[in-house]
Formats: sequence, structure tokens, C-alpha cells
Amino acid sequence: MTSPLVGIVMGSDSDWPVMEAAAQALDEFEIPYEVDVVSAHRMPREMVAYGERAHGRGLKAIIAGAGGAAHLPGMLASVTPLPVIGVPVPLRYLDGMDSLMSIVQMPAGVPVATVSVAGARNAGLLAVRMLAAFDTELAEKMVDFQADLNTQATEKGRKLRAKVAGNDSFGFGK
Ligand SMILES: Nc1c(C(=O)O)ncn1[C@@H]1O[C@H](COP(=O)(O)O)[C@@H](O)[C@H]1O
Repeated sequence: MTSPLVGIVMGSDSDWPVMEAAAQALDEFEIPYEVDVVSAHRMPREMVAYGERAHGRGLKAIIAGAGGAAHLPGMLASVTPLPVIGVPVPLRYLDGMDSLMSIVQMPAGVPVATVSVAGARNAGLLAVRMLAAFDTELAEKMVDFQADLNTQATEKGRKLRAKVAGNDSFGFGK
């Protein structure tokens, strides 16, 4: 089995419906990863052990998602030299603002790259970019991926223009 390069961890298995988009992005680029529940609040010793061992085990980045009082990404960043990408998971109350604020305002010296609320796909893609900085083949895949995005966006514009141009009441082109 290939050793994982990225650790995707979350405060609870209830975060998985949001976090699986990170795994999917890594799958698309064929990046090996591992997935686990690691909670700073509920299992602090295991959380520290995970963070302290991550670099030595060969991981290159950690994606950490948590909701509410989301201390997991910052606490992991404090015990590992690896880049940590934080995903604010939205919960039933406060729409993820609590998670976002808990993750994004880190003190100087302990960076966490925070993505948008529920932005797990971008967390996965950011991890791919980090790896691609040292991997020419992967960088080429990322360039192709970006070209696909461009094609898709261009096509959406073409379709929208065609749809709206056919609608006189909208006053297209005025
Ligand atoms: N924010 C944290 C941490 C942590 O930061 O250590 N551990 C669990 N949690 C969060 O608690 C929420 C509710 O968890 P449960 O669904 O298990 O009650 C989850 O979003 C989890 O990330």
C-alpha cells in the first residue's frame, strides 16, 4: 500500500459529509491520503501524538476540519512543522461563523491556511498545489485542471449569453 502524503482529520465523524470533498479532490489527483477522527477537545493526548508523529510518518500536509469551537487545526499546527489547512465545518447554529473565527485568527508564528466555511474541496486542492510545488508531473496535472475550469466557465458564459439573448424582456445588450 502507498504511504499517505496527506492526513485528513476531523473533530468528529459527523464532519465527514463536509470533509469528504477534500478526499475526493485528492482522489482526482491520485494523491494517497489517510482519514481519521482526531479531537483536540475529546482526545487531546492522541491529538498531540498525531501531530507530533505526522512529519516523521511521511505526511506532507494536514487538512483539519472541525465545527463550533474548532481548535483542532490550530492545536495541530502548534505541534507539527507541516502545513495545516483548516476547514471550518458549519454546524446547526451560527452557520459556521463560530468555526471560521475559531480557525482563522491564529497568533503570529503558528499559521493555519484557512479555507472558506465548508471549503473542503479547496482544502484538498490546496494540498495538491503544495505537493505540486515539488513535483513537476503533479504541477502539470494542476495546470490541466485549471485549463478545464477555464473551459467550463467559458462554456457557462456562452450558454448564459445564448439563453439571455433569446429573452427580449431582459433587454440583453442594452
Ligand atoms: N471542534 C471540535 C473539536 C476540536 O476542535 O478539537 N473536536 C470536536 N469538535 C467538533 O464538534 C462538532 C460536533 O461533534 P459531534 O457531532 O461528535 O457532537 C464537530 O463539528 C467536531 O468537529
